[in-house]
Amino acid sequence: MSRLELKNITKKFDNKIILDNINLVVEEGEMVSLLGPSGCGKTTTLKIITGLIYPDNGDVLLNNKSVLAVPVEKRETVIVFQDYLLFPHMTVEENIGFGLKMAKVDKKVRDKKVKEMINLVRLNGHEKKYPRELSGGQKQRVALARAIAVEPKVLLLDEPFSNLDGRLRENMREFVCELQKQLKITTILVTHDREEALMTSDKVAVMLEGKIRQFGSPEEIYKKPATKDVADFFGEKNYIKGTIENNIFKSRIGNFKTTFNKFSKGKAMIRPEEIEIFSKDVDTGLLGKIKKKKFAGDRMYYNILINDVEIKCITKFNKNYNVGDMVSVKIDFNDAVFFKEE
Ligand SMILES: Nc1ncnc2c1ncn2[C@@H]1O[C@H](COP(=O)(O)OP(=O)(O)OP(=O)(O)O)[C@@H](O)[C@H]1O
Repeated sequence: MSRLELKNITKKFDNKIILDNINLVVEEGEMVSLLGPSGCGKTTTLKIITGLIYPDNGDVLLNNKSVLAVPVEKRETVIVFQDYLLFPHMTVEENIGFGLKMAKVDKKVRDKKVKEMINLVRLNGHEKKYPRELSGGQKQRVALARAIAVEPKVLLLDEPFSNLDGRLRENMREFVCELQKQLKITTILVTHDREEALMTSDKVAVMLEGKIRQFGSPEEIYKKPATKDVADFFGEKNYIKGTIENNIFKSRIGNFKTTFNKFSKGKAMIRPEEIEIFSKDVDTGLLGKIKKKKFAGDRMYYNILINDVEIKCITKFNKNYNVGDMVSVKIDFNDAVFFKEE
């Protein structure tokens, strides 16, 4: 177990800044997601942590000590890549024991550890199989077992679920989370999947264009995005233009009370699931007309016009209104995030 810290990490490739002053702390036993779109620098960050790439500036600290001078094989940080990189000519148990063999661990100790790992990742009965005889989920468990077998201080998972589909993806996600909590291993999970980051992690670092734009709990990141970029990255939202004076948000859809009073002009961001709709005889003080509706199984998506302003709203499937219906709308601006006009 270990505390990992990245301090002012900068990296350029071909004179282009890829990582721009990255600061990040992963406390002992924590699971942190590094979340961002393709090409924002996530894998490069992991490679710098393990020593596969050297940063141009900054430092990597393990338990408050710089490890930049420690070579890859001695750094005690391991990456599990998305394509698993198993050795095709080795069996499951040989793959899992590979790191221990390289570290010249005694055969008896090694065999015991491999057995322990096979049990841990539930691969009993598959010990003598070759990677080509395994399913995607099984291959991933071999890769995970191989990484954990060497008892690394830090586990780095690079898009570990991206090659898996649907149910298997969810099962593996849950499995990895439970394993991480059981072993209390300091872990960074790289992903571009927002829901995955929110569901699996103690904290989420949102990375955009080589910078960490926000670092916080999943709830903070989702509900209180620090910048518009972060808010935009997290899917559906409404921006409502307006001004704030004496804790009143004034907009084209009406005036609302808010605890916020820090800007005069800007936009309020409200998530569609935070907007409630009722039949028009319920008095919320705000009426709207259903412009569009989409059925999505367990949810309904509505676009509602309030004084010509289009508002997106997500409700439970049983709130069934028709296009053209007038509905009462409830928006709590105390839940809103306000962004100043740039
Ligand atoms: N060795 C390299 N030489 C030159 N450019 C590189 C090198 N490695 C990465 N890059 C560039 O750095 C940028 C960040 O790459 P990186 O692999 O870290 O992104 P990522 O966020 O992990 O993306 P993805 O989710 O697609 O894997 C990309 O524009 C990539 O082309």
